[in-house]
Amino acid sequence: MDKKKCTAIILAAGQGKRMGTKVQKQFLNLGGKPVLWYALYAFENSPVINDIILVTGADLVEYCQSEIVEKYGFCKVRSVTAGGAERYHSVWKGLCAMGDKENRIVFIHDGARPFVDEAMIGRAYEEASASGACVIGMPVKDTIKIADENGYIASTPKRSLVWQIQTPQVFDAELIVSAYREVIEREQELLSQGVQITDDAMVVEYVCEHPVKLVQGSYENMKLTTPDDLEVAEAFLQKRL
Ligand SMILES: Nc1ccn([C@@H]2O[C@H](COP(=O)(O)OP(=O)(O)OP(=O)(O)O)[C@@H](O)[C@H]2O)c(=O)n1
Ligand SMILES: C[C@](O)(CO)[C@H](O)COP(=O)(O)O
Repeated sequence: MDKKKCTAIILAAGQGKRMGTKVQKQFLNLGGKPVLWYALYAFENSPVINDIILVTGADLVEYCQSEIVEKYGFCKVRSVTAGGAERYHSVWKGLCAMGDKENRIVFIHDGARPFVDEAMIGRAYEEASASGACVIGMPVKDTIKIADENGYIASTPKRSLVWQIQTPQVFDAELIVSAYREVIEREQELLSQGVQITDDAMVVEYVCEHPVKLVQGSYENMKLTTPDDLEVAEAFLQKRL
């Protein structure tokens, strides 16, 4: 069977409120390059990826075009697009910028997750080509408790079945566009039910029965979220050099 075309949507439109820095975390310096550079580099150099859509803040589109895409020569970036208020709005903007969905696979990846690598991208491609939907993640190492509303333990899930979820999250393009379209149309109803949409697999889980396979990532495939993550990322980077 012919290889499907692969588009990577790299998300860099967040405000980084939990990081609390003046410069958004995806543009902070990590080993002499912006954090965002690392994810772009991995997808640019992956043989399975055909093109990249970079989603950033409306006021940062020109900056990203000149200071990231052109400066570092990321030739696969075909569009720098303005994102939205929440992560899922930014994903939707990226999907709308993608165009032709037929025979295509979409990789959705956090620009604040620098240590994605070629092997991971390859594993996700194989799985998404076969089954249409997968997310990268790792089995948890700690015991996990589900709390009740009052802060007491309500239950303890079987640890071997609990995974921490990372990105990329990878889907057949027609499947993810139609799932996102429905969620965006039903947004007010979902919000009024208290639903928080924090990843892409959830969007598929909400609107259709399509199974989403878990594919092994790595414990180093961390997202920069709070200030202490910067030190951890520096340490991981040193290991790679
Ligand atoms: N409206 C948004 C929100 C998030 N993201 C991106 O989605 C990824 C994961 O989101 P998260 O860690 O939550 O980033 P922020 O929203 O920036 O962080 P915070 O919630 O602390 O403000 C990041 O690469 C971020 O830039 C985005 O493109 N658009
Ligand atoms: C998509 C994600 O990176 C998977 O771990 C994560 O859910 C992003 O959500 P956050 O709540 O904004 O950190």
